[in-house]
Amino acid sequence: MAILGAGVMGETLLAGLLRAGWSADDVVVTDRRPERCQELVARYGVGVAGNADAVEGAETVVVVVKPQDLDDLLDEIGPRLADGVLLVSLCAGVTTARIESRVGPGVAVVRVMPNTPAQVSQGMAAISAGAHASADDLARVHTMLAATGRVVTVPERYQDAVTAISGSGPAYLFYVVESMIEAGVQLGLPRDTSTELVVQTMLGSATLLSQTGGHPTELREMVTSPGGTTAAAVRTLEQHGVRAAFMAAIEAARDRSQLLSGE
Ligand SMILES: NC(=O)C1=CN([C@@H]2O[C@H](COP(=O)(O)OP(=O)(O)OC[C@H]3O[C@@H](n4cnc5c(N)ncnc54)[C@H](OP(=O)(O)O)[C@@H]3O)[C@@H](O)[C@H]2O)C=CC1
Ligand SMILES: O=C(O)[C@@H]1CCC=N1
Repeated sequence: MAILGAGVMGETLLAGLLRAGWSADDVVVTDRRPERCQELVARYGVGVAGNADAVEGAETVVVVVKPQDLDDLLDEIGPRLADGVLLVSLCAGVTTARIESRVGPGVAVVRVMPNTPAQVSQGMAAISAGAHASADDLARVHTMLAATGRVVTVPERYQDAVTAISGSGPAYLFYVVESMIEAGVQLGLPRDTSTELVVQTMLGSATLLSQTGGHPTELREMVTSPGGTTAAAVRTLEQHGVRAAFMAAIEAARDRSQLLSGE
């Protein structure tokens, strides 16, 4: 496997594969900065190469560069991709059709939207097959991403919405965490105490949701005593339009993903 672009998400995928038992000998990574490549050699013992050499003989090529850098990369590697190669794109917004237009018809393309909790094997990835990808190709990508967390297969038309929800989603939750920590400090709590309270509350709430399968409204109602503190807080959130702000923010992310497709 060749992983082209070893930034945040490229390294996340690499580390997940190695944790899942892939051999470092079976993976080669590339990056624009040689010092970044050396960092990954030291950390994981993988091979590094230039893009052209890395795709030579690779069965699976994973592109993990910024969407704006993808066209240049495909121009470089496109002519070198042999028929039968599986090309996996983790790039937000970029459609399989756009990628297919830059590589040969014998190259199968699968689009993936991962997220950063993959760093702790708690990722959420959605995968979609391009025009020439078979069920077997999709299954290979499913297995690959399962090394980093959960995987769902979705029709490609959902990918912009997926990007806005689970791709960018960790950032919204960290934003909530930051806001709550600051509020705790504002109320006079020491910063480390506020941080511990908020992080464990986030983790506990996520675990409760996941383990009980309870509806979030029901779980929120369990916390909300009539005339109590939670009701006062939730009313204030509604008055400040927080629910509407989430809706608008997620629509903005979806729109941005559509724009990044460059089509
Ligand atoms: N971060 C996230 O949470 C998520 C990211 N993604 C997607 O993953 C992709 C990568 O994102 P992320 O890892 O955050 O970005 P990074 O900028 O951290 O990583 C991209 C890396 O690719 C390198 N690069 C750029 N062009 C080339 C090239 N031609 N050949 C080799 N390496 C190259 C960059 O080098 P340089 O630093 O010099 O630019 C950089 O190190 C994006 O398309 C993004 O949409 C998807 C889901 C979640
Ligand atoms: O912000 C971005 O564009 C990327 C895609 C999803 C998460 N990070």
